[in-house]
Amino acid sequence: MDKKKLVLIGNGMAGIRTIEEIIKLLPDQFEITVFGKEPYPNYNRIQLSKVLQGDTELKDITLNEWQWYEDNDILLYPGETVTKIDKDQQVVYTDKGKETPYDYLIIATGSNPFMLPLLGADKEGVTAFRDIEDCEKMIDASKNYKRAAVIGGGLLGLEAARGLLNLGMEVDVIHIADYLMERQLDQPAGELLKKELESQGMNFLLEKQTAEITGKKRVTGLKFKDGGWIPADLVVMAVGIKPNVALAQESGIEVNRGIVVNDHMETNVPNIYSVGECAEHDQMVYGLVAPLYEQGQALAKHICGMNHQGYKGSVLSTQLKVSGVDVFSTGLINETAETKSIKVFDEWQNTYKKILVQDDKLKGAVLFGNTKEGTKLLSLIKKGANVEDYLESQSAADDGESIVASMSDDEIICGCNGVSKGAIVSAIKSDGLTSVEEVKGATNASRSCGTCKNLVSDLLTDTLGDEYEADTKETVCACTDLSRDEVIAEIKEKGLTHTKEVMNVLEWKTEEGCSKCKPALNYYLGMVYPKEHEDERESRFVNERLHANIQKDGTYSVVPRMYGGVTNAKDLRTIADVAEKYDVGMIKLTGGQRIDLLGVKKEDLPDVWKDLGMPSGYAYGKSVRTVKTCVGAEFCRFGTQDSTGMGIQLEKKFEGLNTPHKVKMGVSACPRNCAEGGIKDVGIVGLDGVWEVYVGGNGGTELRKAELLVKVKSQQEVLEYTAAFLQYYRENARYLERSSHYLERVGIEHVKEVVNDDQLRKELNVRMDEALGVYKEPWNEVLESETTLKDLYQKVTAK
Ligand SMILES: Cc1cc2nc3c(=O)[nH]c(=O)nc-3n(C[C@H](O)[C@H](O)[C@H](O)COP(=O)(O)OP(=O)(O)OC[C@H]3O[C@@H](n4cnc5c(N)ncnc54)[C@H](O)[C@@H]3O)c2cc1C
Ligand SMILES: NC(=O)c1ccc[n+]([C@@H]2O[C@H](COP(=O)([O-])OP(=O)(O)OC[C@H]3O[C@@H](n4cnc5c(N)ncnc54)[C@H](O)[C@@H]3O)[C@@H](O)[C@H]2O)c1
Ligand code: SF4
Ligand code: FES
Repeated sequence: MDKKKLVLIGNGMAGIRTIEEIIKLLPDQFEITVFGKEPYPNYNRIQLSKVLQGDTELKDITLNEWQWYEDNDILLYPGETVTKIDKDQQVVYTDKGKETPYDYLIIATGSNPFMLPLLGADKEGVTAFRDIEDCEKMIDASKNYKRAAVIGGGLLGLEAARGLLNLGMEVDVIHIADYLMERQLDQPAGELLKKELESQGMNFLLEKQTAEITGKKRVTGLKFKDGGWIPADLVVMAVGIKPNVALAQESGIEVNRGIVVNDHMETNVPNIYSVGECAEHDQMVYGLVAPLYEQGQALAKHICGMNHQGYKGSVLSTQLKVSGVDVFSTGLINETAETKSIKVFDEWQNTYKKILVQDDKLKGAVLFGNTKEGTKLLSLIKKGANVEDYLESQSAADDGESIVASMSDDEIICGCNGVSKGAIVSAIKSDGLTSVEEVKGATNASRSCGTCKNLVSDLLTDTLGDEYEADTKETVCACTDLSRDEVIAEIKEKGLTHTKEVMNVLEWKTEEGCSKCKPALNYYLGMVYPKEHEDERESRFVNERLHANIQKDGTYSVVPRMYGGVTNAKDLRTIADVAEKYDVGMIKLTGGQRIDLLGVKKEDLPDVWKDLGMPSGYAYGKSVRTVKTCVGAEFCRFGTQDSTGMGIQLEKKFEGLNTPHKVKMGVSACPRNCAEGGIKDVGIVGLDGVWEVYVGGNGGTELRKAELLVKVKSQQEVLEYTAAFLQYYRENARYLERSSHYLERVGIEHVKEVVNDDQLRKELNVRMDEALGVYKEPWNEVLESETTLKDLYQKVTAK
């Protein structure tokens, strides 16, 4: 029997998944030809975000290798575009002059990114984020340019912004709505997300509409409708997508927003089908793979002549792929007159959960901070479960039962690929699978966005028990399989002294490292070899590179050192003169009792420092910041000790000390604790004849009360114990681990044991003195270097 000719236009995720399903159902029944505009085999578009973020490489995102096409007798024409469909003759034509007849034609041309028709949108440096070329363009730009602007605060824009930060760029995200991801989240979740991403270094301009892209040949910035302007060397447009329907429309196929199809993915023209982002089913056009794969499955069954009810539409769920951010939504996201909601906002843990219920049925959910329940909720909503089913599954989880254990066999573990718990468990048992990779190969679970990997891992544990050893080691970042401790041990053993050397010798997976490992390695090297290691400015975060804090509008803030929060008339006069001379936007007193000059232009920074003539207050660094003091015994009637003098001594001693994360201190002269030592990394409280030293407090998003380390008698001992604690923290915490998190992990008793041991305390003090011995005042250092002034601040000499 002659094989039927099956032609696929579009070598992308939806089209090729359909072919895979067809081959599974009826191998060798079709003569398959695939045309793909892009010159690659089918690749995982979803993982482009991970490539940009440095978590994976382009070579690792191929879904179907060239060999797969050969093995399945598929004729692939990569880099070839179909330009015309003759629906009467059943022939397609390409831009390379090829004519190919078909019995069945599948159009899976996907989408085009929506490019805002702005003046200047054709300039060099303006790009979308859709394919490998766009990804490469951004990576190249990051090597030569510093400032990126991403237009669009949706899933794509935020994933792009995270990637550009990882590539060392400063990133502004310009968003039209009043909160992020407004199409996928409700306002509280959108606002929590903004806070979290800001803490990762992203800068947001909300409710902003871009009017023009400025520059001559290459982009120099963005002008807004409200008259504002920001500088940018790279502009990424991520404002949504448009189904790619031109070919179908020109060939006389019915098109609305997408190519109109019925439940069997048939267009209005016989033998022509459409799947993927270009197809419109029941007035819906989808932009996520899970529904597209469901469409592919339905179409495959139809083409193979299997009995099937067809495609009936999908319940969507989304998850942002940015490390350190857990956010999930599915179904309805905003309340209506008919819905009731279950809401939990845990300010302590910074988690938020909202579940929407209508007529007792679960209709939607938004999760922030902890998304473990996401898959379960999606599954229940898809099933049309009622709220009691959900509450029951919750109490099972509260009883310690793992989420996967409480799921029924038909519940979906991998939303992207529609793989159920039952299918995975049966594959684990029948094929003897023992790793997430093997489950992926056998079932497709975790093959797309990868967010279900943890659930697959939990299922392996649940099914295999002790036979399955999950890889729980926390690596420095995705560039290496080594943990922090292993890297430090290697640095010591092999005498490594430069980040590049560490990456080379320890076989880093990326040539340049990423924004996670570069500053971490620079810190570890400085901690291990304080004298020998030369600080690598290029490995530091932008604020530390520039010795000032970047603000929302691209200006900087300057905080001069003011030991113990004490100043004098002369310094205040100087500060006032500088503020006037450089037109400082705002003068603000900080929570740490310092004066903050906000709104300084980058190019003015060196002149501002020179005119101030004061040391840097280090308000931007992963280092000892401020020591807040109360007025103490000299003036306060409750005061028992000289808290101000103690604070000044502490600040002078530890000034500029590099630490895993910022370190704040407070010294009070009685238990009323006006300097708030209870929420500082180091808090000192003076009592009659005694000083109490508290450690590990935090007053930020994760409020934590400091714990008592020791009671001592003299100021000298306060300095000695504080030094021992800080040095131990420096040597043992992970980079970017606050002292509060560190203590949470190791426990106060362990740290007490160490610093109360006379010998160990002495040794820690010796190493601390070594580290303090290399301190150089950074503002002066910059002023003395013509090259730094020129490279970083575009200044030839300070006035
Ligand atoms: C950076 C990024 C991250 C994403 N992350 C996620 C995620 O986490 N989860 C999720 O569910 N979705 C995600 N998506 C969306 C997901 O990638 C898409 O929904 C999916 O790729 C669409 O598949 P498709 O086959 O319809 O289109 P595509 O994958 O775009 O494939 C269409 C192909 O057809 C080709 N083509 C077009 N016209 C012609 C023609 N005339 N002749 C020949 N070839 C043609 C195109 O060049 C393209 O290669 C992400 C998208 C991007 C860009
Ligand atoms: N993790 C994921 O699931 C993931 C990741 C990336 C992309 N995607 C998919 O890729 C597609 C494209 O993503 P997207 O984020 O571009 O689409 P989107 O529609 O989800 O978001 C676009 C955002 O841009 C904003 N916007 C629109 N016009 C604007 C303007 N003029 N200025 C500033 N902001 C503007 C919108 O308010 C919206 O929030 C979507 O289908 C998305 O689902 C998914
Ligand atoms: S902490 Fe005590 S001593 Fe210090 S200012 Fe407050 S009340 Fe006075
Ligand atoms: S949920 Fe995306 S790969 Fe499984």
